[in-house]
Amino acid sequence: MLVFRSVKTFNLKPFNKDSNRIIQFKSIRSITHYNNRFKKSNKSKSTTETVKKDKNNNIVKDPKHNGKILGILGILAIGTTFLSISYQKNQPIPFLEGPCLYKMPLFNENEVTVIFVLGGPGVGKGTQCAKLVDRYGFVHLSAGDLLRAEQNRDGSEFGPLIKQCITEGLIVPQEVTVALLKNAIQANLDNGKSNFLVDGFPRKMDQAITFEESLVPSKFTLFFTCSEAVMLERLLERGKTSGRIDDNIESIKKRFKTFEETSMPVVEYFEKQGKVSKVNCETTVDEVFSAVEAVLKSRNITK
Ligand SMILES: Nc1ncnc2c1ncn2[C@@H]1O[C@H](COP(=O)(O)OP(=O)(O)O)[C@@H](O)[C@H]1O
Ligand SMILES: O=c1ccn([C@@H]2O[C@H](COP(=O)(O)OP(=O)(O)O)[C@@H](O)[C@H]2O)c(=O)[nH]1
Repeated sequence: MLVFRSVKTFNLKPFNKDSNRIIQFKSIRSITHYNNRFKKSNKSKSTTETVKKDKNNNIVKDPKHNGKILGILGILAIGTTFLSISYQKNQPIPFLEGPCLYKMPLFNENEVTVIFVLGGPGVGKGTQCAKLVDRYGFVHLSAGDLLRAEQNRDGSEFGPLIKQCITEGLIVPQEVTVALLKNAIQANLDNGKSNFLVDGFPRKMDQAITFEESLVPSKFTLFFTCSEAVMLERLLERGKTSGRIDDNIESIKKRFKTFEETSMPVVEYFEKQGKVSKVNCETTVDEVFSAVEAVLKSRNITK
């Protein structure tokens, strides 16, 4: 079960209604903690409090006592702040079937081969991955397919979020996608399969860094290129039968924008590390595949 921890702050008046101070709490827990402590200290105080009166018999507050209250409030405020900070530094997000973010890569890069397959929407990533599976026995992990399956899974709490992101051409929060990929990689490793084409991922810098730091570094990125005009034509054609909610002109335009603005920086990031091989996809499927095979050889993935 995934829990998104909200990092909201709550600006509330404390339990002491006389106070005009606003205290910023980092969590509901720290509010409750604060209020309970305050109730207790108020209760014990009332049994020992002596009412002071001035010459005209008006009740006056004991300045010493006010000082004490302020002192207690100060200590409580500092205490709850430390508590809430340490609470938020706890282990990150338990996810789907277990923890997803690790300090060290979970998988050994000498035992697990991951090739990222990137390129604009409709460029032909899925088509080429299917051929690589047939020819070389890779495991094809399409991030989009994993997200669509999670969206349609009965009881998924992320279904509506995923659907909205896909329709709007936006990137689903990395925690969801990285966890789905982690689970899929683990399941395949358990079945003795360790060569993966991770298709349509990473599409955003945070995903690239989290995946490589917490799961396994990629060997390289197979980057497919094509003009937008050709991709549009292919997507509209695919949309006639794909049943996908995003193969329509409105969503396609948004996907192109996200690709340029959010995903291209990922390609540039890997390119600086010498980890990108480009293949033009405007030729036939078989011609593209020949170029892909040549890349795999040159990268020593196949012989
Ligand atoms: N080289 C190609 N020439 C013509 N059509 C292609 C080519 N590659 C893929 N297609 C078609 O274009 C559409 C999009 O391809 P797909 O592999 O689903 O793209 P992606 O996974 O990048 O979104 C599909 O209908 C596919 O059959
Ligand atoms: O890592 C990913 C991969 C995909 N998506 C979403 O899934 C959609 C479809 O992606 P897919 O790779 O299936 O299709 P493509 O756009 O490449 O044709 C994208 O537009 C995103 O909304 C995402 O959020 N994160």
